[in-house]
Amino acid sequence: SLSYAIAVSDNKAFDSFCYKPKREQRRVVCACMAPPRNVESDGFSATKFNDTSKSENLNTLWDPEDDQDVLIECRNVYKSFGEKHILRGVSFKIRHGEAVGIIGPSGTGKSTVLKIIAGLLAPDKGEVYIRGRKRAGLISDEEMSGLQIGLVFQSAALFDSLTVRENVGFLLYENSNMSEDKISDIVRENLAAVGLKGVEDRLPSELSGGMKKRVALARSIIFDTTKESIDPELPDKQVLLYDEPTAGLDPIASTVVEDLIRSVHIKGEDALGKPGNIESYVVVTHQHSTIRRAVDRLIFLYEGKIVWQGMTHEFTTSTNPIVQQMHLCYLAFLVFSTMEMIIKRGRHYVEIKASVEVTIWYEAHELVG
Ligand SMILES: Nc1ncnc2c1ncn2[C@@H]1O[C@H](COP(=O)(O)OP(=O)(O)OP(=O)(O)O)[C@@H](O)[C@H]1O
Repeated sequence: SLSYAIAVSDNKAFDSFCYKPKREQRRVVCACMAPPRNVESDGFSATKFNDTSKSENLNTLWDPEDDQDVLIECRNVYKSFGEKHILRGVSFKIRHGEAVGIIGPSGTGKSTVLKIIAGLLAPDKGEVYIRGRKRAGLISDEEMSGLQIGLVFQSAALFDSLTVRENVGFLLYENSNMSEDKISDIVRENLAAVGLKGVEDRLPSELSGGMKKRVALARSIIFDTTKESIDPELPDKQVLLYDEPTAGLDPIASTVVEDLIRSVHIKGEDALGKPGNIESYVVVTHQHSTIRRAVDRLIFLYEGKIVWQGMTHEFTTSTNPIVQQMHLCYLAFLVFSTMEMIIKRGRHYVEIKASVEVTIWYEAHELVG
């Protein structure tokens, strides 16, 4: 059987996924076979920026022999666009249950990594393994099962002419044999899971920016329960990739989305109190709050290479100069955006943000001495 995942695209790539009637449309499929049990591994080969990053290399954090729980692996991936060499040997693994952030300066290839993982772009060199099986070509070339990969891009990328119900249930309306009533029920449940009620008949233009992001999230966690896994012992798993999910939101709306990302994870609990279905997720972000709230482990991309990776709390204490610089930038950005909000919203906002700011200033002080 097949597993399908809608890759919800950003505006740049949106045209290629424009809604077309069923059958005419090119299906975006993420489908991967259950893996062989004994996947060969070369361990975690993070590119070291300099000697100081050695102690922070994840080689020390887990046993490279134990790869049973690896869902996605990029091995020595290269990608260029014309003369621009964007990714230059990127290797990492995403394991069962992980919440991983990819950070780094603009244009360093973070979104490109997500698109390669999702199978929307093929690497020029290097391999992508999905549950231990090497992916050949793009997502739509494969007809296998095992992992649903959903992609939630920066803009919510909802279909403007479709209602919230049609947007959220899109995958099921197009690809499943479920009745309309059943799909409606699932849509209502998924919207409730992200804290939205009674918006099914609205058009995207009738929603706020934060609500649109929630609808996009509800769409990405929809699951076709009528499809069976090829291997009952290895049931299909869901991984979500978020590209800047909090971009454009104010700090409070960002917090809501960050908590939702956590809540649909298997370690979380959704708005209905049920554990989420998302096995692991990867978040590309520029926002410090998203790093702090929604991510456990960080991968730092710089000039097309991984220069540092470690647990989120280690980010603040890293001795790697590039990481320190980046950390300071995040803090400065946060302080300025907070000041901007204070000016816009007045004293009430100051009270809400006071404790957050104290932490920021404390961290900045620690960092620069
Ligand atoms: N399809 C494409 N064709 C040509 N160039 C591309 C394409 N996709 C990305 N690029 C270029 O590759 C570089 C990396 O893009 P990418 O979006 O991956 O960076 P990023 O790290 O996510 O940046 P940001 O943080 O600003 O979103 C950019 O210079 C971008 O212009």
